Amino acid sequence: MRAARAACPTRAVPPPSPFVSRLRPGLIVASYHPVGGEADPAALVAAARDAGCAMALPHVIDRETPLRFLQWDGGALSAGPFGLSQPASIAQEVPPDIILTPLVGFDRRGNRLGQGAGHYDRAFAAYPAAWRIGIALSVQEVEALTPDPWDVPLHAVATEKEWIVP
Ligand SMILES: Nc1nc2c(c(=O)[nH]1)N(C=O)[C@@H](CNc1ccc(C(=O)N[C@@H](CCC(=O)O)C(=O)O)cc1)CN2
Ligand SMILES: Nc1ncnc2c1ncn2[C@@H]1O[C@H](COP(=O)(O)OP(=O)(O)OP(=O)(O)O)[C@@H](O)[C@H]1O
Repeated sequence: MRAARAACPTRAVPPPSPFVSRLRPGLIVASYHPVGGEADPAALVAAARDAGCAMALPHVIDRETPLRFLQWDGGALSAGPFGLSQPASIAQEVPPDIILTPLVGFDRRGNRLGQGAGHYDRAFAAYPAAWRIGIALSVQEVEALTPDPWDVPLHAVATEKEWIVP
């Protein structure tokens, strides 16, 4: 799935109208800085900023430690583990209302295959009221993923082609 993603010439995902219509000033939207051919959420970030939302990015230390969402004003990022770029660890931790979620694979039922460290499943459990939006390239769709007991499904998936609601 990582190879299929990296081979795809498209990267940008346009902001879907159901996403834009949900944005309100002061909402906290967690995004991510794409790596390794991941779908690029930049246009959704721009829409959220235009709507007056505050942005956050994930910060990780290692596979075991839960990720934290740290405030991000759009400024420079620091090098993190796994080749990630993330806010400095001293940035303020904020509770997200919307989580734009990277993924390796997804299905139409909202199941998500991630990097295998459980960072997002643990974050979804910590913020159960947040709106969980997968950001993907259409080549990342698979017929069906078999969820594990701890897997928390996505509310929707945005790709370069469509908005998928289970
Ligand atoms: N852009 C982005 N940021 C993100 C994630 C993500 O998937 N994408 N995460 C999602 O949870 C968290 C970081 N979690 C990660 C957990 C494990 C590995 C990892 O084990 N990578 C492997 C293989 C990398 C590769 O082959 O490309 C490694 O480094 O060995 C990477 C990220 C938070 N930030
Ligand atoms: N809510 C949770 N509390 C504690 N451990 C969890 C929780 N959710 C997942 N895990 C652990 O995380 C591990 C990896 O989960 P999984 O393979 O589903 O990760 P993933 O969703 O693919 O990865 P990621 O979210 O990092 O991109 C599992 O072994 C599981 O025990």
